[in-house]
Amino acid sequence: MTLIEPTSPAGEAGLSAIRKNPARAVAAFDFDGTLAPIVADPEQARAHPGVVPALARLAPRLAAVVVVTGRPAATAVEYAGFAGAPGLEHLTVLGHYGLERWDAATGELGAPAEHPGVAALRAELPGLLATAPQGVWLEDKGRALAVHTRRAAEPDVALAALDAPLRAAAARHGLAVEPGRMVLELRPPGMDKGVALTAFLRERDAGSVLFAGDDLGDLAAYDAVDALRASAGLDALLVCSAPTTGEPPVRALADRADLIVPGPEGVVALINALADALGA
Ligand SMILES: O=P(O)(O)OC[C@H]1O[C@H](O[C@H]2O[C@H](CO)[C@@H](O)[C@H](O)[C@H]2O)[C@H](O)[C@@H](O)[C@@H]1O
Repeated sequence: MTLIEPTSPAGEAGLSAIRKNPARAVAAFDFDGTLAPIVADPEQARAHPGVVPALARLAPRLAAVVVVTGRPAATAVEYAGFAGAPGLEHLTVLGHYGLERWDAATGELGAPAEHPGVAALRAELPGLLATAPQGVWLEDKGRALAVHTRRAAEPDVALAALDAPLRAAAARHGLAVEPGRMVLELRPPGMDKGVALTAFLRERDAGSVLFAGDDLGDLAAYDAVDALRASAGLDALLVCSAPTTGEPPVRALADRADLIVPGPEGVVALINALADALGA
């Protein structure tokens, strides 16, 4: 059996609260890099095969399980195989950093109207990327546009070169820039994983939370959890899913985590260990 061993007193308190009162605990997970291994082509990303069975064991023991992702909610649902999965009848997926919401209980997808800046930028981007290095790829996510450099010969160099022009273009159209692993995403402002997770925890009257993430976009959720620890006495276990691609972990996340696990495989082991501890 895998042991769960937080490296901080706050993390130990978080784990203890989840174990003592699972009916008031929420488990929240990022998708790419946390539930799904990082791959070169975002369209080929799929959840680790152990994710659905592990979450199906854990979910019935907790107040809620939620996936908080930069992906469109429907994409995360499809790539994870969540729809209709036994045991996950009450799963929620908050997509586009919380702009979208999918509930397994109803199968419905809720989302606001598209930000007009996205359509304007969509028209402009091909020109802007015409001189970008080979391998730079535009992911059209509908409500947001993500420029990926992972498949360029020098991904970091390409990302650095694109940073200023993409930030200027985003500003022209009232969009925010979300940096991530070899990606710069241009998306509507005003929502992030911290805002989304805080609202969800309030909705479920959570007494404790486990949040697992791997990338810069997850820092907002870390910030929100830390703020709730300080202001509302929320007990929490912050987990960092460390990359298994050879890339360094996001230091700002790893330095603040109560527990670091080796990628999606480690996250699956953690979920199963928690399920074991809760008698699932
Ligand atoms: O919030 P997340 O669930 O972590 O989504 C963030 C972004 O993830 C995806 O990009 C990342 O994963 C790709 C597939 O493994 C990888 O090729 C890329 O380098 C990573 O940045 C996704 O494509 C983006 O739309 C998400 O915003």
